[in-house]
Amino acid sequence: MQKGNIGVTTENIFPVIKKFLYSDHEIFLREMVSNAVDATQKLKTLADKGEFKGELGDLTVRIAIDEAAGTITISDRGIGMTEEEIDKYINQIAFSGVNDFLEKYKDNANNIIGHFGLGFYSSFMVSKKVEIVTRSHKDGAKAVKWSCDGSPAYEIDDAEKEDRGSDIILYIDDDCKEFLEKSKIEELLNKYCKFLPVPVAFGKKTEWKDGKQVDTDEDNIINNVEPLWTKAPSTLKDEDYKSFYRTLYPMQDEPMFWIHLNVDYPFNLTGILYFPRIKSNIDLQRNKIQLYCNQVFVTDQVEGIVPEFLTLLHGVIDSPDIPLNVSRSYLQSDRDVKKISTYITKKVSDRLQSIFKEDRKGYEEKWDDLKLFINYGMLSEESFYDRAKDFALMKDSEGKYFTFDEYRTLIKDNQTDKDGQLVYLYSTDKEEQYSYIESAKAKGYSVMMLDGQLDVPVVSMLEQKLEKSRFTRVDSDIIDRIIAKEDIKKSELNDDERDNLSDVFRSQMPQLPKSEFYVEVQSLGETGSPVVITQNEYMRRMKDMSRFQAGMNFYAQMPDSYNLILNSDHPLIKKVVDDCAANTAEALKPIVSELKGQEARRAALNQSQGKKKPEEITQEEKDDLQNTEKAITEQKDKKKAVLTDYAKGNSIVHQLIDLALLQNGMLKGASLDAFLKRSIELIK
Ligand SMILES: Nc1ncnc2c1ncn2[C@@H]1O[C@H](COP(=O)(O)OP(=O)(O)OP(=O)(O)O)[C@@H](O)[C@H]1O
Repeated sequence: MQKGNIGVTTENIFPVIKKFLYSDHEIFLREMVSNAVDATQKLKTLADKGEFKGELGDLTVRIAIDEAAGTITISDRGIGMTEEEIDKYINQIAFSGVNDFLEKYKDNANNIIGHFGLGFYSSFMVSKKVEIVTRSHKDGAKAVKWSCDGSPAYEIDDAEKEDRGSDIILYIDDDCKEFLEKSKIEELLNKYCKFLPVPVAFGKKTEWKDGKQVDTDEDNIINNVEPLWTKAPSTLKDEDYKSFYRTLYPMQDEPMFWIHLNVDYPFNLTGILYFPRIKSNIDLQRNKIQLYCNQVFVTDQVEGIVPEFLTLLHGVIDSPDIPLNVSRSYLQSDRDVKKISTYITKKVSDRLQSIFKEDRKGYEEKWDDLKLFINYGMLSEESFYDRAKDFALMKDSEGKYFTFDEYRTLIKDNQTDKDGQLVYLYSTDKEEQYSYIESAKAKGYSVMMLDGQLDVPVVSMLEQKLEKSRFTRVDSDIIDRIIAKEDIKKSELNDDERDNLSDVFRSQMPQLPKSEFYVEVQSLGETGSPVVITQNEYMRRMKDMSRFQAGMNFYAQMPDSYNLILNSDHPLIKKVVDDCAANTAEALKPIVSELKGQEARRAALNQSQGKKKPEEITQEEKDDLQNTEKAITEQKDKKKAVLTDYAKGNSIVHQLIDLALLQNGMLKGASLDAFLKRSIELIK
């Protein structure tokens, strides 16, 4: 018997490891099983090379729980270890690894990420004692038993073992008893070992006999040794991919399409990425890609390894070349990881491009489910935008699809304004903005539908990318001003008429919560609507953007700002102007004449005082100006009162305001009720 001390300086290292890796105790099983698989693969390689001449036999790796003894045993029939090898690989190398590990992380325990390749060591996270009973595959090798109780002391002794290979026996700690439960081990095997390349058996298959569940002779193999991504794409059918997808994500809808990744230079990577239908909420889709290293599950958190937008995809990536025992911030700057990320991005865009080219119709049908993914990609990865701009689509209000170039060609001649800017008209809601879309279409313009979750930032991005182009929502102004072709005709009304008309309508606008209305008079032609509500593009967009970007809270607080545009060419508006003049002229006459007088006085005072230096102006003169101002305000208020009084009784004014509000879905509550009653009165 040999006794020794493992070359560890820290007195008792295991409690430290346990504490550090508390949350990830479960990876011990992955590490033990993959060591057993490695040992088996090594033996197969030796046999292939003719260096091992014995019978390979059954190579199944077995996992057994002995509840009474409180142990889990992982057994393999792989290469096994001689006493020297134990000394070299377990005592020296493995344990010196722990030193490095502690050295690296002693100041920064938080840096330890779950999938640090702790290897054999991780067994001590859950065990009070670990034994290795092993016999090397080499001719005449003797079986040895190594054991260690968690202090840096180990024992090594002769042992009885018929068969080659290793049994790793873990004496599970009292505070880790959960790992002695069958269901827990099943869960872990299913998570980490589902696709290991060597059969892994956990107990026997069971069957129902005489009302009881009993073991059969057949091994309960928990893994698929040849998962789909390891096979040659040419041998696979669509159904194979779909059924593999179902085994990975039993609850998900069928994927739209997939990419089989397969590279061996300059790095090794295989995998299958699936495009799920992404309907509306991108956050629900994340963390579905599983990362494997030689068929061992590592993580489903792949940020840092693939560009963020690709985390919306599903599937598996398997690469031995992704350095997993480093922190995430390191991963992002690692050159190999960057290459992998670039490769995957390129593959994804190539695939989309080829589907687009080969089956435009099918691609268009999938567009609505694909759009969020592609938009996200274009917004977050410049290199993806450069490719995606050729197969990203724009949809018009008729449901027709165009590439960016096609759409530009479509609207170029008709939708360029007098300043040479190309105006892209869009709608975010076909129903709500129906009449605005109609008036744009009446001009022969095309309106795009931008109603997706990311369309607000996409519009800003496109405005930066596309030259001399502007995006404007159809209801942001009257169409002739959105795409101004020539200077707009001035209203025929004189200043007084215009002011009075504005006052009449303004006085009757209902107070809407968080909304602000500016009243404007415009000449929109006899056939145009009498009253139109528009919403300023800039303000609306700033508010929309504030939902996506921090630091724009200021805009989020602002009220919505609308314009109420009165069409001075419309017969009904003309009627209001004439009727107002007829009914208020008498009352307004003295007020207006007084107002004009005061205004003239103010102008004169301003002029004379303007010539003097401030210190030369007397108190008397100052008071005079102030009193004049006051008188003006007074007269204006009087005038407003007369107009308001008049407007109150004018059902055309009320009806026109309400119709405009109704058109925008803003007529609600008491105002809606009043409108309905008034309408019925009018019909009577
Ligand atoms: N079941 C086994 N059969 C034969 N050799 C084993 C077995 N388990 C461990 N070993 C030997 O012990 C060594 C150390 O194992 P450990 O798991 O700590 O590191 P590793 O497998 O080399 O690397 P990793 O950190 O990726 O797990 C292995 O390289 C191997 O030589």
